[in-house]
Amino acid sequence: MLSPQPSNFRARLFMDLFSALIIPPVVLSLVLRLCAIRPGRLTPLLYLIFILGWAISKGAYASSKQRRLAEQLGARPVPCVVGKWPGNIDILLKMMGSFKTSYVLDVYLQLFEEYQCTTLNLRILWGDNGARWVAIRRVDTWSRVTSPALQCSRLRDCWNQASHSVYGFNIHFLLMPCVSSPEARFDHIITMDQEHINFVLSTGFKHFWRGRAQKERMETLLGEGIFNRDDDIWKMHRNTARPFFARDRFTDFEIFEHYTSKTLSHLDHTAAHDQPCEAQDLFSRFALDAASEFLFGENLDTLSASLPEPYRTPMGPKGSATQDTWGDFANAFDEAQMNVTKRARIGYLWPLLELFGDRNRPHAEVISEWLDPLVKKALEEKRRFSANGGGESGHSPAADKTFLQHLADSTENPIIIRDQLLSMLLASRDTTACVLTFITYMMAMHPEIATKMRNEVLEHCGSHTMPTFDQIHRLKYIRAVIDETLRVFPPVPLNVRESRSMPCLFPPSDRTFPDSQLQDQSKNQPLLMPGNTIVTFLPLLTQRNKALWGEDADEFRPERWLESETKSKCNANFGMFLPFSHGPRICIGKNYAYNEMTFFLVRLLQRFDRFELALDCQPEGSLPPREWREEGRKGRQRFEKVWPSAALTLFIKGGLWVKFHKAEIHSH
Ligand code: HEM
Repeated sequence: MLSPQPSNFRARLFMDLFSALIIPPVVLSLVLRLCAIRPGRLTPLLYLIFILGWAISKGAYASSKQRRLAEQLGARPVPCVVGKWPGNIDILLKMMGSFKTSYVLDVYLQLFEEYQCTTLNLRILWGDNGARWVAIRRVDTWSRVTSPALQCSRLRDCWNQASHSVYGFNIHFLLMPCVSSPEARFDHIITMDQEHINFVLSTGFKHFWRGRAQKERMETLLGEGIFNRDDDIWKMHRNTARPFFARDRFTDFEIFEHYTSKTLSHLDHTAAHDQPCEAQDLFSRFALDAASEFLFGENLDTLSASLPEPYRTPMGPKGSATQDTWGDFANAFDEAQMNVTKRARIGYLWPLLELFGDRNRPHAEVISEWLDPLVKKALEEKRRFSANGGGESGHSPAADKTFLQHLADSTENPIIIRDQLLSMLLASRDTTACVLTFITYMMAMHPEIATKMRNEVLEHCGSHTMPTFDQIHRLKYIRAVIDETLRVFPPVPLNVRESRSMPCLFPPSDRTFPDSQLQDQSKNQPLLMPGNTIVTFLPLLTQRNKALWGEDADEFRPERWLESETKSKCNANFGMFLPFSHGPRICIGKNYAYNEMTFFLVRLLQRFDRFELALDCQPEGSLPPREWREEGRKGRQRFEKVWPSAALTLFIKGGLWVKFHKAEIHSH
């Protein structure tokens, strides 16, 4: 049984800085002494230049090593961003500035367009080569169960040899900076290339894991949950969860009906008073309450707590910030996600900003206060039942058990259970709410689409009755709207993996930029993906790529999903449409989500027929900046009325205030 590893990011940072800022001066001072040179007043300058030169030459050495390796393998290195300042610091600063004001993921798109390629190496700040040694120590326990590849690697052997304690002090700490090799974590690859994304997620799955850097960022929030683990723990979570998402569990829509009806009664109320409602917040509550009942048999009952009020409720970290205990939970959940995103943007130096405290710790504590009672109850039930001679948890037969009870049967560790609960809530709340929010936004922007959807609902399901499984599966246009929303606004717009210790080869690029300067021969070459390297992939950009989707890729056009060409293209190129990911880690909740979203839309459209954006209610600072409309701007930013933004999932900044108008219902 694993106990959670405390996030040791400060020690890792210390070693990185030690390696970058202390070793070079020590070497220089030895050289100066040996040569009996006294630079006098120039000493500080000399040391500064030496530190910089050390970093640059390590980078140059790693580059040339990579080029040689690529040549040997008949590949080419991933093209590199070339900034004006050493370590591409200017690029980092520009990106950090742009993240605040630019359209979602536009920062990356601009780089791809500038370099005319779909996979790029950012190579910022010479990487964090010291990190892996500390990280190996920290993941030592993880790796016993999580990373067979790491276990048998050269790094691991070095580690074992070096792990002897001298006078109670681990010699490893002394060795780390001296032996770290410059190629480790030197690069950061970004890609919107459908071939490369498909390789990372599916065909080359074994070469990647979620990785150390991501675990470090997410440890306090997601801990031992499925999104933060690899190999054996991940498999254990997946095997426990999978049976709950089998197709035959969704034929009965009682749970969806219960929470849909609660949600719609809020909308009835606001419609009766001609008031707008904050749809993103409401849909998050709906998704959370339904998932908590489905998975844990417990209703978190967030739909009963107070809702955001127009013009009054301030902006929270993502959407609205309501001021009650549910609000505290939602804010903690959102704040922690925003902080994880910030850490990812800053890169391996993020602990510098959190030297005196892990900013996610207080949020994790608020979240635990909500989840711990559930965990405690499940474990107590299990113990009570075993004490009565009943075997595992107190609910038989096995088919009737909730996911939480199954989890409690598989482990006694409350932290693993709590972390997995949180992962499931995150997986089900923010994604489903995101799709329903953007569909509402699109129905408001394109009333003709809403009318078409409603007509289909009335034709197949009538205007009152609860739809059956068969009926909702006949709604082709609604499905097309959902898929188009998942394409244009994927709830997971970007994602991260790390290559394991051995380098591997990306297949040739997807030819999005056929006019690039490369020789024809190079275009067909694979690309070298270095070992221990972060790769950020960007499904939102792939799914809006004109080379794959045609000139109207930025437009919201559900009809494309009714054309047979689209489906056959997607079936032939899995990488071009990946809202639920692909390969061994494909979303477990895909069917649940399609059923839930379709069910909800049917019930919504039976009662409401017009959706009107209430932009005047959007909190200050949440509307798109004026420069998005400037001449020469590309993509959707020119016509977006709200501000799509990305943390771990996509959301609308400040939420989405909408007036829902009731349809006149004629009884038949
Ligand atoms: C529209 C709704 C949804 C979308 C777009 C979506 C998307 C995704 C994506 C992209 C991943 C891969 C994440 C990664 O590998 O880093 C994922 C994984 C996962 N999703 Fe979903 N999801 C949705 C709904 C749900 C729901 C409702 C549940 C459960 C109630 C769920 C449970 C999971 C789980 C447990 C994983 C982890 C799988 C693994 O790592 O093996 N998802 N989802």
